[in-house]
Amino acid sequence: MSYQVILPAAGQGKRMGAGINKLFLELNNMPVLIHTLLVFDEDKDCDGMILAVNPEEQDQIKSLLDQYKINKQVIFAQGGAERQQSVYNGLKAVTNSGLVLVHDAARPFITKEMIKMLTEAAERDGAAIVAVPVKDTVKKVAGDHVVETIERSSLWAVQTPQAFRVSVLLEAHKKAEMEGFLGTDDASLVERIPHPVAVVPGDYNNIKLTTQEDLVFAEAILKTRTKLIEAKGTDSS
Ligand SMILES: Nc1ccn([C@@H]2O[C@H](COP(=O)(O)OP(=O)(O)OP(=O)(O)O)[C@@H](O)[C@H]2O)c(=O)n1
Ligand SMILES: C[C@](O)(CO)[C@H](O)COP(=O)(O)O
Repeated sequence: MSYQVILPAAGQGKRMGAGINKLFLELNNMPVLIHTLLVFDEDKDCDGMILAVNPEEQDQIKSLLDQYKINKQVIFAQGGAERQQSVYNGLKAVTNSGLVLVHDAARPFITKEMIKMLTEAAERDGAAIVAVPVKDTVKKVAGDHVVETIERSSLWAVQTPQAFRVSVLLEAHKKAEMEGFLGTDDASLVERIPHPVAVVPGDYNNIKLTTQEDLVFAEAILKTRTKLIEAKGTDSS
């Protein structure tokens, strides 16, 4: 099913500590932002992208879109002080009435297969997210002592993209704004409507570039993918 995608891209990258918006950092000689946009640019179901940006970075981003020949329509929205506000500003620029995806511009390893599974679930249920089961033992800590160990079997680490019927996400953001609720993802706003949210399997490689060590993982993921593509190319069977 076709969709528009909102990409919050207006962060500061404070935890990355690179002194610039981390989306301009390069992986394999190409900015992180372009790695992410290319996946949507090449997805036939994507009707267009809405980029929430820092106004002072908009011209630099426009030049990158030209340089890397991004073909699909890109609409710019103004970034907000928090990610949630950036998404809400993007949502106000949506022109479709069907499905909208929200995807962190800082997650460059999303795949078309994952998007497909997600949009099918969102079409069916109105809201869907990708997530992976938590692998670590998780404990609640107060100060420097353990309060309790949380039962792990029902814990999932949530990623983006997240997909919603446009009307559902609009209702969720309006309610959150009215009630002063700030969540760390969009599904948490939808849960508060309340509205059910389906979960589809994500990928442990779908990392968000947050801190310096993530760049090392990112280079390794890229290398592995390149090797896999090369191996497929030389496979004569
Ligand atoms: N006010 C904000 C904050 C974040 N984002 C975007 O939301 C995504 C996830 O945010 P995060 O990883 O927290 O990015 P930063 O805010 O850049 O990082 P930090 O919190 O370390 O400053 C990123 O694509 C980021 O550009 C945004 O559009 N507007
Ligand atoms: C939306 C998100 O990607 C879910 O994991 C994440 O919450 C975004 O940013 P955060 O500031 O690192 O929580």
